[in-house]
Amino acid sequence: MTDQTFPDVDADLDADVDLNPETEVAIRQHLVQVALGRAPADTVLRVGRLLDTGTGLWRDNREIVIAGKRVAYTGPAGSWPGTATTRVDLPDLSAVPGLGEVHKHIESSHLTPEHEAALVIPRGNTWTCEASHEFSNVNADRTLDFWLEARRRGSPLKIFPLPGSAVPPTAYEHGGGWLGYDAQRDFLDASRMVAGLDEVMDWPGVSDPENPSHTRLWGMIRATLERRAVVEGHAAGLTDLPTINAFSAAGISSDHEMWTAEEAMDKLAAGLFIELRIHSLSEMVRGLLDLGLRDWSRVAFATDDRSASDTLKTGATDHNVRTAIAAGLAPEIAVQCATINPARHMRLEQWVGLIAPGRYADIVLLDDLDSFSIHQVWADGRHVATGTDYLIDVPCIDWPDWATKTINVGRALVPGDFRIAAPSGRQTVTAALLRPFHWADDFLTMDLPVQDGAVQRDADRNVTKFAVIDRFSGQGAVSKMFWLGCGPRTPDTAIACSMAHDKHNLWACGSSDDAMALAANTVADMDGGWALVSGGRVLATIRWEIAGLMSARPAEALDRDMQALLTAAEGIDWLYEPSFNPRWQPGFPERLAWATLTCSPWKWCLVAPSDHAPEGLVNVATGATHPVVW
Ligand code: HPA
Ligand SMILES: [Mn+2]
Repeated sequence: MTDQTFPDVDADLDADVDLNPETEVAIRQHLVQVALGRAPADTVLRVGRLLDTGTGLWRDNREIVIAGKRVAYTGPAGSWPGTATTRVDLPDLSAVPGLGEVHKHIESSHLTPEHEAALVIPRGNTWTCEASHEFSNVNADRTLDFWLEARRRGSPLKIFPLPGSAVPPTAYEHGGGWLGYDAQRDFLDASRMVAGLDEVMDWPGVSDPENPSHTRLWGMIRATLERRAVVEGHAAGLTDLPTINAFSAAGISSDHEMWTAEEAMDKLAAGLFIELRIHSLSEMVRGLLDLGLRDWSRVAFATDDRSASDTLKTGATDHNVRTAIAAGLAPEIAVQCATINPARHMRLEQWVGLIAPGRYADIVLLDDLDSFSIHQVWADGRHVATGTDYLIDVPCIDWPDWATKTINVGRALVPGDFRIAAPSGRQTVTAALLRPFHWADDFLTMDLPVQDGAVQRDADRNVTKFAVIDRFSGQGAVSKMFWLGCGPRTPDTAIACSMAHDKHNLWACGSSDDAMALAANTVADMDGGWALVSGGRVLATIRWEIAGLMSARPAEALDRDMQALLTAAEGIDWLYEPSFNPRWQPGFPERLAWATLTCSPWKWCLVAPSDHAPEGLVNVATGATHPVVW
């Protein structure tokens, strides 16, 4: 071989965190020389077999040649003509690509990105499309700074941010982030890690030109389509064919909210990419198989939301794959649904989704396929996990105030903030009531007693009080009303939390105004999280100091606090009534943090006070408002 000089590779091959063109070209020029055997590789990894996700076929006795963080070559063992620093032989293991999340809110792990990596990479998840409306609703301007920082410090989890379309979730929610055309254009131009636009959920806003969110939403869609990026969707309750077709015609490319296989088939036929979530995954897989789905390339699995505690218990993306295999999906197809299918959909297949040249050397090594048992994981070309042990250091990030000081109630709350006054001279009033996941066109009503001019709860009829506290403006505004079937029956007890999907104000629910004030103040004083109080005492807290949604600590430490809260909650008598959502269960109302959603198919909601809705009760589909008592 002649002594040739190679094209200058003058970029820092490790500076690929933004996939910027200079670095990307330099990396690929280098990979060309390695693949041809003209430049040395770092590692040659030999495996018993490798799943080619492009064909769905296993290739026996393969070698994977790694240079830097990328794959330079794959082929039969011994076929690469070059030399390498290190050789690793794993003849008993099966290699599949690093698993990807097409739609996940990492915020719902309640871990910051560097600790999320330590939790999910050992479970096979090496890349994640981050659906960022949660963090963006708290601090929109810092969306990319937050999601890319850990990678910039060497974390091997590739996070592809999708800034939130639901920022704000509806035109009737204020404070915190606000995103429109300019912001989305700037995000997409700032980093090639930005894959598109997070789930478009406000269908009334998209489809009704009179809706106050119409211009903002179409501005974000336009900025995304102009740059050939991906518009993700959320089409809960949109099941009739005209609406499904209109949803797809809008350029919204996916849905993860299907409830039946028939609905999924209709949405596939309308050109939507379908993303199956764990709580219905088994039935959906069986249903789609029964309906004869032959091409699964437009199907992926979406975690959407999974707490660190649940991930420690059941698994991460590997749990999704395992569940699909157990439901009868061929293991190879199940792996494709968590690798190349989402990668293609998100236009990322040049970097992830398959073990092939140019892509990141993210490799999951299985010791058993049917149970999807992971022996070890490689990411960015390094062996980073064995079993569930994460082998590399977690970057220590000293998150600045823009991430840690996001609870701005502006004052200490007092019991009077939660008092609901009756019109003068009344012994009873009619009250509007909601209950968790109340998707009906009308709110409920009930006559409630008045005492000392204040409308009273009625535990005997499962009626408690629920409040949303503005945590962004510093005005300390509080909206409150009566809810049915949730919260503590135990006297003088309350629960409060700074995760209130999707606007993430502060919510509190309790059997006394004193307890609600104590719980809400406790959450505000610790920069966010959960507080359970009773009899004037704080029984348990979980601190989420980052955006009031996450914590910068290991999953195991966070889980210990979660278990302590659940244990304390066992000592409380909780109200319960079945709701519109089959996932609403008796006991500690953890899912109350989801009951403040305002996306489709919600109608009447309680939001923080605004000029439009001073008491906070608003129909987010029509903009109608109503007093909470009359
Ligand atoms: N996850 C997170 N945010 C959401 C969801 C969800 O499932 N639905 C509406 N907003
Ligand atoms: Mn979602």
